[in-house]
Amino acid sequence: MRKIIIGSRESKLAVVQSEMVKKAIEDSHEDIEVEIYTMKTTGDKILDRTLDKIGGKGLFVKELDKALLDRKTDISVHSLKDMPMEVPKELPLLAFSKREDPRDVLVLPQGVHTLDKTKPIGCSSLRRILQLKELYPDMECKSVRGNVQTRLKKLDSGEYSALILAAAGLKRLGLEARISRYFQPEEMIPAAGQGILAVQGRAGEPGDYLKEFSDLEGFYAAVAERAFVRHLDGGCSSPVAAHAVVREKEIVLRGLYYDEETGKYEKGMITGPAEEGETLGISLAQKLRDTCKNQE
Ligand SMILES: NCc1[nH]cc(CCC(=O)O)c1CC(=O)O
Repeated sequence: MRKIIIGSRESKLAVVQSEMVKKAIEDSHEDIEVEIYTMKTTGDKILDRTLDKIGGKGLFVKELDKALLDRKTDISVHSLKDMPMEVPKELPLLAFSKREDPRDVLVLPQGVHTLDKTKPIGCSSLRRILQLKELYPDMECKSVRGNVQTRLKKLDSGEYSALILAAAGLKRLGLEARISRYFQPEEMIPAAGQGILAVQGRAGEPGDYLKEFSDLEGFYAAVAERAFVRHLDGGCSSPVAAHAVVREKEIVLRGLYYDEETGKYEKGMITGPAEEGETLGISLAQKLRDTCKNQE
């Protein structure tokens, strides 16, 4: 029996996602046994500050990267949207999943059916805050950190009027019933990679056992969305958004670019062959940046 060890964050969502990968591998390979090894990351430990103040996405992957390098694990399973745009070349992304629902959603406190305008909406990412202002111009936003369960607890205790979360996480946790409004990707462009799982491994170990898990459309979308964000250097704190839809051999990529100097932002769209996601992502990034700069 060959054994593969998956490194995972220890939140319930992370474990559920790792179990999905474990199942896909074991269902397609009778001779492989998969074990999940969980750990707390710095991003999970520091909950009193917003992510952009403490160093961004990297904080969720550092400990998992170290376990891979130390050979304590063979692969790491991540939500692609939590992955930095540049991954170390010794630890490449080996596979991308089929995409779960990519939309952001509104969640109300348990038993509540209307939005209480006297309380803020819980939402920490600048990407969501910026786009929410258009949808609910008279609502305040207030930061909320912690894993999905922690955030829902804070919501239900009455601190917030609502939360904005990713549909994907709620659905994977069996909490779909808590969703009260879906935002279409055009009205709230999701984060690059939202809804896609990424499997990271060690260079030189191709992970042939991930073939059945891998999804080509997920891969095309990931490449285009991440090229857009990378080109804008949308590190962790800038509210860039990117969402690609792949149909047949075509890709439709939407993006949002925010200019930190002027506070202006621009949304746009580009279409082209699915294999050219990298080039399309870069073209859209350049176009939106030029439009923003030319308005000055
Ligand atoms: N930022 C945390 C995070 N990372 C991935 C997901 C959801 C699952 C996904 O996008 O695949 C979430 C929760 C959320 O934003 O609501």
